[in-house]
Amino acid sequence: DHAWELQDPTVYEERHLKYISVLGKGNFGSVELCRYDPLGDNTGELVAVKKLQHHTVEHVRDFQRESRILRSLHSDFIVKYKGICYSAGRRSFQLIMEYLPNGSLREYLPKNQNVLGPCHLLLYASQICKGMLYLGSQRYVHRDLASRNVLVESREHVKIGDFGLTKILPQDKEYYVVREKGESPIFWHAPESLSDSIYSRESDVWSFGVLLYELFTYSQRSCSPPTEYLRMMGPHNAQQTVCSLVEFLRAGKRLCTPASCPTEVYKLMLSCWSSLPSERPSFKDLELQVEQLQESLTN
Ligand SMILES: COc1ccc(-c2cccc3nc(Nc4ccc(N5CCN(C)CC5)cc4)nn23)cc1
Repeated sequence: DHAWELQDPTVYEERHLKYISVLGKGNFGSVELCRYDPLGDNTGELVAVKKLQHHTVEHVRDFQRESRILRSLHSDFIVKYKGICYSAGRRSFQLIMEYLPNGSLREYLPKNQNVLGPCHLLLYASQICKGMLYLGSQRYVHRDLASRNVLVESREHVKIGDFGLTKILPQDKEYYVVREKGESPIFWHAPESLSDSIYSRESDVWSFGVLLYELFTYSQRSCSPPTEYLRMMGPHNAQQTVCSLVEFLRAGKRLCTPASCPTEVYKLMLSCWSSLPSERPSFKDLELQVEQLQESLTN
């Protein structure tokens, strides 16, 4: 079967995978830039390689699930799966993906603030909606939608780029209750996720609202969601941040509108932050409303 595997273009050989640099560190793994160079003449293609760091049995199982999910996704707005590389002898493997040279939206926005107007920001919002609409149609809940997990193909094209926390909805339920909390990014989470660990396509919509906020603040650290929430919540016991945040949200308080953000866009964010999941727009609604805003801003 070794010969068969060598014919399979989705099986990469570790000996041809040349390490270049670290692209980022995720929840339990890291993503590296490598060149897959079987000819050994540096003409091979650049790839993004996700690997587990200190892998426990659970982490390997979660990583296998993540790889299976990514392999099953086919959308222009989701990073492309290329294959896997079995590490020689070791229990784990590496996930090979297409490499997007412009990095994450979180780094790209502040660096390109002066050349990105509202029409570009709404184009990114529209593309993320399309990716999330597709993801939801496959019964996946992302659980970690944020500008750090959106990758930039070009100034006109972004893709959802990390599925480390993605879960598959069970057949009989439209929501998922997670047991392990992990270091979840609480300032992107919906109230029901914070208080009851309930995740759904509606909680992904809440996170999309926070991502809209990140887009229109150009992901500047000075007014990032964590910075702003902590400023508005005021001094509190560090162990009680989640409770203080739930209290803050339950009182109907929300992130303020970003500077020079169109009123219509802030209204869209607020609709994503409805307390009741059922009152939040769907990604289909959002795709249509973002496209209407794009037209109104260009005409
Ligand atoms: C959580 O961290 C990551 C890091 C990379 C990826 C990933 C997955 C699948 C494809 C892919 N392409 C790129 N490109 C990329 C390019 C540049 C950078 N730099 C990060 C460090 N900066 C100082 C320079 C740009 C990061 C990622 N990253 N990337 C996903 C999550």
